[in-house]
Amino acid sequence: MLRLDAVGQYYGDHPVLRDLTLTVPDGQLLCVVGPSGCGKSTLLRTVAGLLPAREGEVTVDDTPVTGVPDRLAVVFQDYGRSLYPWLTVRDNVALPLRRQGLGRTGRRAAAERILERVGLDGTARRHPWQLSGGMQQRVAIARALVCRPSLLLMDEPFGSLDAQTREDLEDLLLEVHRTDGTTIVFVTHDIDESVYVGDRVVVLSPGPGSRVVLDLPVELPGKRDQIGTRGLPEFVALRSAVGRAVRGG
Ligand SMILES: Nc1ncnc2c1ncn2[C@@H]1O[C@H](COP(=O)(O)OP(=O)(O)OP(=O)(O)O)[C@@H](O)[C@H]1O
Repeated sequence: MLRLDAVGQYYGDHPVLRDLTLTVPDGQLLCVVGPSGCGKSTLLRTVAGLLPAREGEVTVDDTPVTGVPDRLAVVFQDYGRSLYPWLTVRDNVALPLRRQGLGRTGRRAAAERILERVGLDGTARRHPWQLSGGMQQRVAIARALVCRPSLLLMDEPFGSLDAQTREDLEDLLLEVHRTDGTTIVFVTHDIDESVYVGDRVVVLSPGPGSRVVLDLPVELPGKRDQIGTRGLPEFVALRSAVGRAVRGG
């Protein structure tokens, strides 16, 4: 379980997050939305242990976060910069396994299995720059999943992709979440996306000193699909509630 208890975060004297308390149960896919600059990325950096909480405490499974937690993976928007261009796709994906002491053959086999899972079989020997943006982001997702993280942080991961690719990757994320039960904190600007992928949506207020202004469970009937789910009256009502909260209504 991830817990933020009265977390305050600053850059110098500039307050970004104030008194932020949030509990994310195991296996939940939590979406965080809010106006630009309100501190969503700062929140993720704090959870990732990259930025120590100035006030309050962050814990993962009751252990205070004082550095990067074990079994944590992060996917950023900027896939172009997160992959190593001189490594093959397979070696990019296998990289985190080095720390686990797995031999080269084992690492490559694990990378190929996960590449197949994200729909990238046949690309193992290519280099990231030989792939489309959507495929590169799939590589970044594969690399995040290869160590079977218990906590996955995603910062606007589909923000720079075209609409069709974005929908495909949203569905891939839902499939991974359903199968692995990974706890996911997913930051997005896109209100529709937050309701489509989330089990729960949290809206942050505009800064400085953002706090949670809406905490909404997403209860939608049936298995989600891009056309049917987005047309449901329940979906439209949730989207309106999140939209109003983001706009301060
Ligand atoms: N390294 C930094 N040093 C100083 N100020 C920063 C730094 N990173 C972010 N900020 C400021 O902190 C505030 C929150 O930034 P953050 O990137 O967390 O917001 P965000 O909600 O993720 O924004 P966006 O939605 O535009 O990506 C902003 O005012 C930003 O200018």
